[in-house]
Amino acid sequence: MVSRGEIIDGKGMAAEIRLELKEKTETLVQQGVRPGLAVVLVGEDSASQTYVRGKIKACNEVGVYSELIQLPEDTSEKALLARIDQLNQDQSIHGILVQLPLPAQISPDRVIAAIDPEKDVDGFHPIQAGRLLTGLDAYLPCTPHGILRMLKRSGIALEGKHAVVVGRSNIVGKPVSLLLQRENATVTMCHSRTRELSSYTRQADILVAAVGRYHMIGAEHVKEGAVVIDVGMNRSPEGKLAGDVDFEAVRPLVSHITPVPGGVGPMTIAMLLYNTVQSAQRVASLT
Ligand SMILES: Nc1nc(=O)c2c([nH]1)NC[C@@H]1CN(c3ccc(C(=O)N[C@@H](CCC(=O)O)C(=O)O)cc3)C=[N+]21
Repeated sequence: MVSRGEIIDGKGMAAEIRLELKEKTETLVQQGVRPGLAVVLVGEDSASQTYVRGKIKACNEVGVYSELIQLPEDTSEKALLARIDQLNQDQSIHGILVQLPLPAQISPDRVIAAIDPEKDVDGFHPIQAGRLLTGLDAYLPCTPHGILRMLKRSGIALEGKHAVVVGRSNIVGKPVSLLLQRENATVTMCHSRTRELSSYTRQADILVAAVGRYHMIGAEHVKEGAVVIDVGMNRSPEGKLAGDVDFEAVRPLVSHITPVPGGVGPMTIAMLLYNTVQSAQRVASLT
């Protein structure tokens, strides 16, 4: 394979997907169902506020109804669970997203479990995670789903390839490894306690970095001609948004690489809308 450092344009692909979803949404509206997403934000975290704004903006663009529910930092778990129950009952809402992380007095596990699994457009509920694990139809977690879409749209074949995933979170590492296996890749999982990390990552045809540490992956971690997917959302010492991969050092060695910003992030939001439209489609087909 020729190494050419091609940048995978997540931002552009996400815009294309939003256009497709806009058409689907218009059809659903004609059938009497406007897809609706509730985004719940507890507290004042400034990064969370930025991400949530991006989600609402994308809803507006696609024609999806959105409701932003902002609750104070000192909201009790009980109050949040009661609000989720209202949203579970609300016919105008097809997707519920509770922005993570939550303040310390609230258990994210209990909150996720309280969301109606049919409205869990994040794909975080144990029912959805179990469906994915066992190969049933499920809402796919947005970041892993976005990664698979980017690989497909870039024409990257996965069958028989060695994919190495660095990071084992429920949100990214674990589900992306399942999706890659489903596409017949051979998957190796690495994490913070892995010894000799580069001895694994250097074997990767597809390297997924989902650690959350600035410049964790450098030139010494990649094989020539590899495909590198950067899931990191960190701040550089200069305060700029940056991934887990040292982009400038790695790009010349690899065949494809995703940038931060403009890579995985916009695709995550596009897949959130995709799941919300799917949820509305399910409701429309029942009526
Ligand atoms: N329940 C829940 N679901 C989530 O999906 C979820 C969450 N909680 N908590 C936080 C993380 C983070 N996340 C991002 C999504 C898009 C961008 C994104 O679009 N980033 C732009 C840049 C945005 C900027 O300029 O700051 C980019 O990469 O180009 C970033 C981060 C979703 N998350």
